[in-house]
Amino acid sequence: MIAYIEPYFLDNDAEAVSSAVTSSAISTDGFSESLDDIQGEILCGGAAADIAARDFGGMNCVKPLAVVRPVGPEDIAGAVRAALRSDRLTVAARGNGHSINGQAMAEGGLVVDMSSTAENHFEVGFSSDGGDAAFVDVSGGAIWENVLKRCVSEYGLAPRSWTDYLGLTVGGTLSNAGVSGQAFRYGPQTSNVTELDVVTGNGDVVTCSEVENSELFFSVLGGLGQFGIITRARVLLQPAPDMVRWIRVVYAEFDDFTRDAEWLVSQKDESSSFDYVEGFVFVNGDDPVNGWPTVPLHPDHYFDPTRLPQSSGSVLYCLELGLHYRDSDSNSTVDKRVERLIGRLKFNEGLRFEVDLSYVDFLLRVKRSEEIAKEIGTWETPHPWLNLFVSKRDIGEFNRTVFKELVKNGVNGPMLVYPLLRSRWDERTSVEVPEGEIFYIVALLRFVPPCAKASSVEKMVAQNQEIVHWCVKNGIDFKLYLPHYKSQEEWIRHFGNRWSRFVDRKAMFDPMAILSPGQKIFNRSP
Ligand SMILES: Cc1cc2nc3c(=O)[nH]c(=O)nc-3n(C[C@H](O)[C@H](O)[C@H](O)COP(=O)(O)OP(=O)(O)OC[C@H]3O[C@@H](n4cnc5c(N)ncnc54)[C@H](O)[C@@H]3O)c2cc1C
Repeated sequence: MIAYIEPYFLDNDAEAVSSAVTSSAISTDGFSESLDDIQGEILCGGAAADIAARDFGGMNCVKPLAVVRPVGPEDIAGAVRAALRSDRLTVAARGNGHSINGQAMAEGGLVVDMSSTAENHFEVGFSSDGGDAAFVDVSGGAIWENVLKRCVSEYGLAPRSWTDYLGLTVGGTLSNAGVSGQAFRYGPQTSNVTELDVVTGNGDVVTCSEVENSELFFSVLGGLGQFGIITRARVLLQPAPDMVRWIRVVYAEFDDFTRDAEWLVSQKDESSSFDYVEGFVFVNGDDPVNGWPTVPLHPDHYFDPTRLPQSSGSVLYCLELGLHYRDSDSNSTVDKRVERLIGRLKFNEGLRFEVDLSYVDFLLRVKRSEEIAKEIGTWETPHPWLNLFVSKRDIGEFNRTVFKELVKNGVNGPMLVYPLLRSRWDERTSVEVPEGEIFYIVALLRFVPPCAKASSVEKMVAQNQEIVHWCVKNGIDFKLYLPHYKSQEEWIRHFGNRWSRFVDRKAMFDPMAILSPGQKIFNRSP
């Protein structure tokens, strides 16, 4: 054990110590003895803050008591049991810290840095029930990019459902949902796992699935880290295609855009649609960050605004599509498949862009944006992002008020909007989505220039709040995705008639409210 808990007491403020551990640390019933069992590293003070005091959102700074870098589930269970023995200590799993609002933080508590376990599992197998469904067992702390690269290069297989950006952890996205342009077909990532190993808030290490400890399995999926820490996930795989034809087409009218997008995601026969369907809103102007230049896929492409109808409004819409194919498919075969599918879409003639790239490069397409953001300094600045699910019933109203008015000048980053199918989401999980079969994900991914004043970030946060308040006031059927609320009333509204199920699950799997305090749903029981 390398548990340097003592230096913490020397170089941290006394207030944090007294609020979190004093009584338990000096008690005889075992806080320090429990930590003695931990095989991995324990970091305190500045070293702990460096790892866990901030997140991608960059708007919160919360100091933990210590960061535990576990060797495996027993260490995580040890940290949870240590917290149970104290009267105030909490435990937060930290995936890659890509939350926006401090969800993976634990003020004065223990943060479990899941990256130390990232390589603990990687095993491909096939279901034993006579089917040939392939799966991979991966660590909760594994980064999706690494899962992709190993699955494809070693087995020619790949998970079916993704996020746009792959620098996220398996446990982190499964605690939310995990959504991208494949979700209309396969559901979110939470619909594509069949078994989990979980350390519960009771300190138990439990294997769960649809048939074994099923209540825990469904609680944890989309459970915002409230019921257990995922240490292993069994993720369904499919044969990886070699290539993707990546296409963007532009619409001046929202109704045309939604009609086509909904038609594509509703096709029952896979060959009647694309393999990837997303969309975004952009500003009708030449602004390089928010406007026409954000649409072309290649430096040789030119966005010709004369192709837009006179009636075009303040914003335009882009449908983004992907078609998988094999190296062995001839160009003409791929072209024919694309033309057959695209032929019925009502986008603006002349505003179509496409490139071919390898499947892995396609899935890693956001990495280039990350590199650029790092070069210009906007990866490190705050990210006051807003993610919502909005019902099909209300998306037209949302477009008129939010896209065409409130954010008509852009958000200095992508504004995603595309449809998903509720029937691909499992109601037994803890994720909340709107009513009705079709709903839209909306993501306002705001970037802040390095020289911006703090007040401009505050304005963006205020605009997010204005949008949420407008939705509530106008009876919009919506749910926050990657939700963030400050009061329990708001959480109760978020969960609606499933709040009591969420509370019951908490009582079962984390009765002392040890886990993921940064979500601010429950208070730690003394
Ligand atoms: C650039 C970027 C792009 C993104 N793109 C998408 C996208 O396309 N689609 C999408 O769905 N989301 C997207 N997200 C959001 C992403 O899903 C969330 O940030 C998510 O929280 C995963 O990040 P993480 O692995 O760093 O988890 P963290 O932020 O570290 O943790 C998130 C929550 O999960 C808990 N947690 C972490 N690990 C575990 C675990 N092993 N077991 C149980 N609980 C755990 C934490 O305590 C916390 O409450 C994006 C985020 C960023 C920053």
